[in-house]
Amino acid sequence: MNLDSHIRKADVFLEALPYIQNFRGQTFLIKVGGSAMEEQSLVESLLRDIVFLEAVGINPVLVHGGGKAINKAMKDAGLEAKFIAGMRVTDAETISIVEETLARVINPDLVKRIKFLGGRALGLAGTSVFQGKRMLATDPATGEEHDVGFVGEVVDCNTEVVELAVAGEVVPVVSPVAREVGSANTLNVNADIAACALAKKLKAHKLIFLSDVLGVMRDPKDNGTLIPTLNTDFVGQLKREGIISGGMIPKVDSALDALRGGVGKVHMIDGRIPHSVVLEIFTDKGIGTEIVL
Ligand SMILES: Nc1ncnc2c1ncn2[C@@H]1O[C@H](COP(=O)(O)OP(=O)(O)O)[C@@H](O)[C@H]1O
Ligand SMILES: CC(=O)N[C@@H](CCC(=O)OP(=O)(O)O)C(=O)O
Repeated sequence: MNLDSHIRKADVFLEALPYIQNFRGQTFLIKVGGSAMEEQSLVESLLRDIVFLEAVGINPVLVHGGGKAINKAMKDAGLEAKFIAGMRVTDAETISIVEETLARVINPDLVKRIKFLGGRALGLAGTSVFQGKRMLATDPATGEEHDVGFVGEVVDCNTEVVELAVAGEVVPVVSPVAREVGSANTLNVNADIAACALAKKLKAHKLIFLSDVLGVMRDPKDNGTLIPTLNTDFVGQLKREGIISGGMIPKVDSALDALRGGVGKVHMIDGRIPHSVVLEIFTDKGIGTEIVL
């Protein structure tokens, strides 16, 4: 046995102590995008981080996306996926594919895997948590508004079951759909918007978006320079210039909305880096892009 290497391991482990002491009892809303769920070993590393957080007394709440899996299911059904400003154009056929993919494939799979890792988890359909109303998608360059069908924004969240789960040391795993206020319709909600609404309602200490990029980039196509900190004015400028586009638009908008709504901190990190959540939470420097007001 090499005693030195064991002691080094213990040192590394104990570096987390002040963070654990600081964050115990606080809620961390983690949004995992479909683009960070492509590689199974990375999903496992993320879920292991989440089980670890729960085990040390931090309260992780997971909101998942599934855009890529929905694209595939649409393709299998002979439908073409179309997005405007990061929002899926969602007709009646599409919303049933969205619901089916989230409720039957992605959500139960995440719950099962958390349990397999020794954690406890509760899968929740967003329709039992989010109340929504229809929204239009706004083109960031022209300001033009587009009808995108059964797509909603969140007007309120029913957090009773989520809070009961958290109190019982169970990780809530929530899908991004809402019940339309005043009807029985299901609305498709961009998962960043759903995560933001829930983080605000739960007064989360931190909201973390995991995606398939290092953070917000100056030249995303080139995997160019990472922007470590981004504020409201800079977000506006980068959106107008088209540097922030597509799926990054609802992410930055939700990040700012969450901060205005009282969420303590918002970070965008790279789900392709194993254990990125633990690295972000238990190190001083953190990784990815921090959004500030
Ligand atoms: N400035 C930018 N920096 C980083 N990514 C960007 C930027 N502008 C657009 N994107 C795109 O946003 C994508 C992330 O959004 P999205 O595909 O919806 O992911 P998720 O499934 O995680 O929500 C990136 O893969 C990238 O293609
Ligand atoms: C309205 C809208 O766009 N809804 C999203 C919901 C899933 C999602 O947001 O998934 P990601 O986090 O993987 O992008 C969609 O249909 O793709």
